[in-house]
Amino acid sequence: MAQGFRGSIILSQALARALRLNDLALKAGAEYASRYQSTLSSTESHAFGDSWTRWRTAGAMGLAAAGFFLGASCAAASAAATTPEKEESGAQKVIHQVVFVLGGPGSGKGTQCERLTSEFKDVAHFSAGDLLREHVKSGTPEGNMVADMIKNGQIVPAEVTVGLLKDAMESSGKAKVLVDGFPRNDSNREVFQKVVGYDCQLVLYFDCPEEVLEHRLLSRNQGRVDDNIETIKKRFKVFLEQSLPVIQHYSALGKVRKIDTNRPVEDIYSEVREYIKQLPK
Ligand SMILES: Nc1ncnc2c1ncn2[C@@H]1O[C@H](COP(=O)(O)OP(=O)(O)O)[C@@H](O)[C@H]1O
Ligand SMILES: O=c1ccn([C@@H]2O[C@H](COP(=O)(O)OP(=O)(O)O)[C@@H](O)[C@H]2O)c(=O)[nH]1
Repeated sequence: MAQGFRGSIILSQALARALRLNDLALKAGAEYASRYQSTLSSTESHAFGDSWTRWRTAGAMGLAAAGFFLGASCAAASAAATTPEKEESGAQKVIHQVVFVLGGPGSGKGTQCERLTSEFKDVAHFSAGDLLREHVKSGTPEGNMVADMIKNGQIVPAEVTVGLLKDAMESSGKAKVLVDGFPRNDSNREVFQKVVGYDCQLVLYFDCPEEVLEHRLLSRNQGRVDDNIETIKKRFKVFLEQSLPVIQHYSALGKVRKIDTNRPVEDIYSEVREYIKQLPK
């Protein structure tokens, strides 16, 4: 279903391009015919006899030219379905296949994404949380605001996170991108779509009971300022109130694959990798 949706976007883009180019091709053909006709009229065209013959010949030449341009435009359109597009500004606009990896804190998003990137070389992994923690190191007022929000388990304004994700995706050089821990609310989702210009292809939803998550977070041992019981409770609340609606939104679009992550890492991975394998090449 998700593939069908993305496939239809790519096809419609290719079709639009083909129609634009076909229009050009037909115009080129007509122009060629008219030019050929005037050339024939303006020279002594003994070889072509009367004006009807001239028009027929010019028409045939015009059709041949249109056919040539049409063929070229179809080839260009099919290439457009698989290669980056040039933006009006001349910059390359690369359309990634984006997979949002969502689930409660500690559900195993980072663990599974790391495994995926070591197996699939055309897949990049960006953790929104990691990008934000890196941003904190900038020491800027915005970085300090992000630090406070993470400490309190709050969701950072979408514009900040989307800016970081967009830069990371554009410099990744990979066709497929796992976006881990984002979008966390409806605003995140809407701003991503607006700024990046397209939506995700698929959502992997890692489902795990709260008591299991709590235990994992308290023994994560990565020195994170938010892995303490007080902030963990706030993060659970934010997840239920703000992040679950995002999953419901994509579920209604048929894009969600729900995975039970209260299992050994290997068992989860064997399921998760199948979804990534199924993404179009
Ligand atoms: N299936 C699993 N079973 C037990 N522990 C796990 C499992 N997956 C991840 N963990 C551990 O739980 C903690 C949280 O996992 P992590 O991948 O960081 O979650 P998230 O990125 O969703 O917050 C880590 O210490 C990780 O090693
Ligand atoms: O898109 C995002 C991702 C993360 N965060 C913040 O970063 C924290 C840690 O998120 P991460 O995904 O790293 O960890 P998780 O909560 O899944 O363990 C969150 O509680 C938020 O405060 C955010 O605001 N927006």
